[in-house]
This record gives sequence, structure tokens and C-alpha cells, in this order.
Amino acid sequence: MSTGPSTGPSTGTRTGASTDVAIATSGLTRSYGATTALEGATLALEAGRVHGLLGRNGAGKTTLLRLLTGLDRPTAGTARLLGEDPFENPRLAGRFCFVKESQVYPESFRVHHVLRAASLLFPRWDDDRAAELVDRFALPTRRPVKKLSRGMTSALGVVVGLAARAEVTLFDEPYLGLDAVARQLFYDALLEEVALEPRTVVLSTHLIDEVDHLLERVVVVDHGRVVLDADADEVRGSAVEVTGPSAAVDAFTGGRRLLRREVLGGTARATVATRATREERARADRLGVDLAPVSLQQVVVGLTTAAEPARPLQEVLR
Ligand SMILES: Nc1ncnc2c1ncn2[C@@H]1O[C@H](COP(=O)(O)OP(=O)(O)OP(=O)(O)O)[C@@H](O)[C@H]1O
Repeated sequence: MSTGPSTGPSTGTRTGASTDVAIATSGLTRSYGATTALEGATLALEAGRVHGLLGRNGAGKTTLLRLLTGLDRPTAGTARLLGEDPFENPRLAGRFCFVKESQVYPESFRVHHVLRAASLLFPRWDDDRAAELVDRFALPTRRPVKKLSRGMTSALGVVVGLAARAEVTLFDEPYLGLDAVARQLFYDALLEEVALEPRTVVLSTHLIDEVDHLLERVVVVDHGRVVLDADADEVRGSAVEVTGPSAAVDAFTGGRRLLRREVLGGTARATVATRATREERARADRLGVDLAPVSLQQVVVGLTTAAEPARPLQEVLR
């Protein structure tokens, strides 16, 4: 969490009226000894939108978020947050909020101390909103933070992240320990918040199906590389599920990027990178296979299951 006045412009709207870039990276790379956690990430995330940062364990998501928020320095390349180099930059104080699991609070802090501190740190902090969210998550305000359950600690991070109303809010797997009801509360509150006070959100998560409806833009990181940076709708429409007799499914998918294939008896089901155009539908009819839309999760899982870094999906579809 950080402090200072915010004089920045509105970060845009969910209708996409603004094309300001809130986060930009160029060739961003971070190595730890022989491990390259992030390699050559080049991104431009639009202001005022909700971005999903997706990828498997160890893909490089937290590394990217730490570089974007100035908690770490790149080995090569650049990161810009609201146009600024984020590393130890007081001009960014209070303009962004990074909600992470490993948040450390002073030893003696109770929940209400955290909320009070956040209200001083973030110039657009909304007290009423914070109180309402504390209620919704049933957070015990007088309990010492170190005595909170894991889920309550996550809920406290979520309350701070949402009530801070920072220009850029970054959540790194904010749901750890939250039960299904609490996660739904978070998703609902996030939707309400961005509708009320548009802001740039980056949500790193593994629960892709759960957040599918929230995401406007998707960034997928795989083995330290950005393999997809696209509108969520574009991603959903970038692949289809093909079902039918194995030979017919293979004939349909031949020459196209196969994201996944399962066989049960003589029937195959495959996820393949192609758009359900009129031509593809006609071809499916001729071959006797069914086409169905796929979810964001199916595309992301298909893209990131290989042991090697995936080829960017955009390249495959070009
Ligand atoms: N301080 C560090 N020292 C050495 N290696 C590190 C360090 N931080 C991260 N790594 C390595 O960099 C890679 C990327 O890690 P990172 O935490 O960014 O992944 P992630 O996508 O956030 O994973 P998860 O979804 O499991 O949280 C991993 O191989 C990790 O072990």
C-alpha cells in the first residue's frame, strides 16, 4: 500500500471510451540466477479495464506484478505504471494498490488499524464502502490481524483493494482461503466498484471459470513469456470444441493448432484454434462433427498445458 495525493485523470470507462495506457512494459525480463522468471514481456494494458493475468504455477505472474509495482527491479527491459518507472517512485504513492497474499502488517495492528492506515494512504479511499464490505465479509474489526484466519486475511486485502479506489488495483490471487460464498462476494463487489468508479484492475488468478464474466482483457503468461494479450471476447471466439467420430474430428482439426484432444471409444473431442466462421461450420457439417463454443478457461488450459512455452495464439490465428 502506498500514500500521496492523486491528481491523475479518470482512468476511463468499461465501455472502452478511453484508450489511455495504464501499464506498459517493453522487453521486461527478470532472472534469478539460472531461472528466468519473466522473459521479454511487452504489454500495453488499457486504463479503466479489468484484465485477467492467467497462467500456470510458476509461469511468472507474481514476478510481473512485483516489477509493475516497483517491489522488484527488472534484469532487462522497462515497466511503466501510469507513465512512471515504478521502482521506488514517490510520484506513484497512493495511485495504485497491490493486494497480495504475503501482505505484512505491523505486529500490533488490528483490523480497524489497517483500515485507518489505508484511509490515510489512499486519497480516494471510501470509508462507507469499506464499512459495507467489512460487514459483508463479517470481518471482526477489533481482532488483531495476526489472529485472523487465512480467509479473513484475504478478505481484509480485498476490502482494502476495493475501498482504496486507486487508479490501478492489482490483485495477486486474492481469494486464497476465501470460501465460495466469500469469493462470490468479492466478484460482485469488484463488478459494482468498477461500474461505480472505473479504474484499471489486474487480477491474477487460477480460477478462470469463476472470473470469466469479469474480464475484459486477458494476459496469459507461460514459462515466463506472454503468450496471449487480447480481448476476452476475442479469446473466447478464437477456438471451438469439435466432437464426433475420431477420424472426422482429426480431419477437421488437421493443419490447425490443436489445444486439446480426448478420445472416448470411437468418439473424439478436441479444442482447436479456429473461428466458427460460416466456412468452418459448413466443413464441420460435411465431416459430420459438432462445433461448440469454448470458455476462456478451455483456451487458456489448452494454451498452457505443454511442457514447452506455448506459441502465441495470435500468431497461430493470424
Ligand atoms: N526470488 C526468487 N528467487 C528465485 N526464483 C524465483 C524467485 N521468485 C520467483 N522465482 C521463480 O520464478 C518463476 C516464476 O515465479 P512466479 O512467482 O512469478 O510465478 P507465478 O506465475 O506467480 O506462480 P503461482 O501461480 O504458483 O503463484 C518460478 O520458477 C519461481 O520459482
